[in-house]
Amino acid sequence: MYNTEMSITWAISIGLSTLLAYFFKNLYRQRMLVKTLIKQGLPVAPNHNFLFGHLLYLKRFSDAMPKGAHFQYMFSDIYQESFQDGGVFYLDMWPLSPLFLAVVSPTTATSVTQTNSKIYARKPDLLPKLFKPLAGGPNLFDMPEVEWKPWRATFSKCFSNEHFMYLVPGIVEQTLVYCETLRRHAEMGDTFFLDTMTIRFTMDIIGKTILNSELGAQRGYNPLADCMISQMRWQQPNGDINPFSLIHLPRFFMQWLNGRRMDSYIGPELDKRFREHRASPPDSKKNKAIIDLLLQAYSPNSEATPNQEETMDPEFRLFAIRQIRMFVFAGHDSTSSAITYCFHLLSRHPKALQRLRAEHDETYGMDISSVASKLLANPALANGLLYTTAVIKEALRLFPPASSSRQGTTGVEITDDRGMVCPTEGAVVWVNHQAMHRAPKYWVRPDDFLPERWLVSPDHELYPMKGAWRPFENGPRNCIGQGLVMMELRIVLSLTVREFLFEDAYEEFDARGGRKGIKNYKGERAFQIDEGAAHPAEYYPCKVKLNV
Ligand code: HEM
Repeated sequence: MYNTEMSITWAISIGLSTLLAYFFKNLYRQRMLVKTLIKQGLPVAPNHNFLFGHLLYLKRFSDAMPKGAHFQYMFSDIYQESFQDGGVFYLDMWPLSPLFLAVVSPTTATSVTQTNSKIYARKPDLLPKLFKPLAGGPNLFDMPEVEWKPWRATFSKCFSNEHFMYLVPGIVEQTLVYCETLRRHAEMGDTFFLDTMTIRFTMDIIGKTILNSELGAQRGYNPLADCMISQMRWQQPNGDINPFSLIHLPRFFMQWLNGRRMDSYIGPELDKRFREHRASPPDSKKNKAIIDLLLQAYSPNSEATPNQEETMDPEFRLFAIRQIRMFVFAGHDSTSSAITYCFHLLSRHPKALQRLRAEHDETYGMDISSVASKLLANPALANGLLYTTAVIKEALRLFPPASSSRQGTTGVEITDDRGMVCPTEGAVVWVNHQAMHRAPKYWVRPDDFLPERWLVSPDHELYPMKGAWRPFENGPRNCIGQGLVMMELRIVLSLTVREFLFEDAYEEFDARGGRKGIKNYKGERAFQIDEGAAHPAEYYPCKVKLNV
């Protein structure tokens, strides 16, 4: 008995010592790497500490921010405080995350995502872990370059301008449901969470685009929509810089359960469509929903006769489910945030709202109830809305819902605005859209909402600098859905801004015990939080009135 206890104690001691030795070896290696970068005079964030890296330094920034604010703001503040000249800097948060190499300079960002072929398609090694709960496994967003390329080409067919015209009726139909709900809120005069409501709306739109089916998320429960929404709520906020998300049992369980439920929804839908495709191949011109493209790619030259029983290869079936889950996530999440911020900014800028409405009066006529039928008759009508497009671009500049990152590697170096050459090996190279879009070095009046900057001629001081606006990122791995987003937003604004007036209800929310402590980031109460995409804090409590 005594001997057994001794053996267990020894085994635990040896195990712990090995773990500690492993930890300290990696700590030493990581910190020495950063020390070398400092010695070479490279742009490393100040106050680096051998034990804590930059974690103590970061605390100063995070303490000055509202709880839960998106971690991109910390990087933005560090940039503003110390790195405006070069626009690139290293930050060491090990063991919370790998070394970060933050890029704020548009010129450097262009080299990372557009011109350097050794890195432009190389997603970070940590990305699959972050995406696993959402997609269930490897997907277009996080795939290595070789597998990604042919699939990108396949899925691009869903995102051609020609195909968008087939999507317009579905978008209009769902926007009318969204308007009905807004009207009900206007009648009741209640406070509701606009972002939460908008998430269900964009979920319905993406259901059409991806599955070519009605999810009905705006009207009630849908297993796919609700499990995906729950999955995002269960995501560890700021997970990119926090590995402890894995050590949270309820989260682990809920994400596993949601994943199973989503798979159980998509799987049978896929099987049904597969049988339909086998029985009579659909018109490939019109049927370009992601699910159809997957099935067309699966057996384009199959010799099976139409009525022959055939089942899908289980491996391909799983692959297809993962792609669909990823598209459902990527296709609704950022878009809902963009819509909410458009309404937020317009509520704060009555002159811009007035000009927007005037453009819609001119394009659609004064009868607002006829907009839907006009769009259905001529789906391209919204494309001519120049000021509307400028409003959307400006909202995406001020509140970019996403950002972009690549895996640094041996032999790949990037150059900052001062000409400093920075090695990327072992680092996550992170193009921080939020910091770039608000940088005084690249934008005139960066914090002001000025849609007109998108309409002025190149000699005007407001004319945007080339490459400094990248909410969808640029380069071969840019956002595949950006054309759809712009069209969706133009249609949504066309059907709403002349009928409704939004007003945020943060004051009421806070008075009822909502948020304690620091409430604003740089004076903005609707600051961004990390929840999948960057969403407005507390999901934007607001009231809506009819514009009578
Ligand atoms: C306002 C809305 C949106 C924003 C701001 C946004 C932004 C982004 C960004 C920044 C990336 C990363 C690009 C890179 O790393 O180079 C991305 C990738 C991606 N987005 Fe979007 N996105 C939006 C909406 C959509 C929609 C509606 C869809 C699909 C229907 C979509 C599908 C994707 C996919 C599949 C990728 C990965 C592309 C690849 O690696 O080839 N996104 N998006």
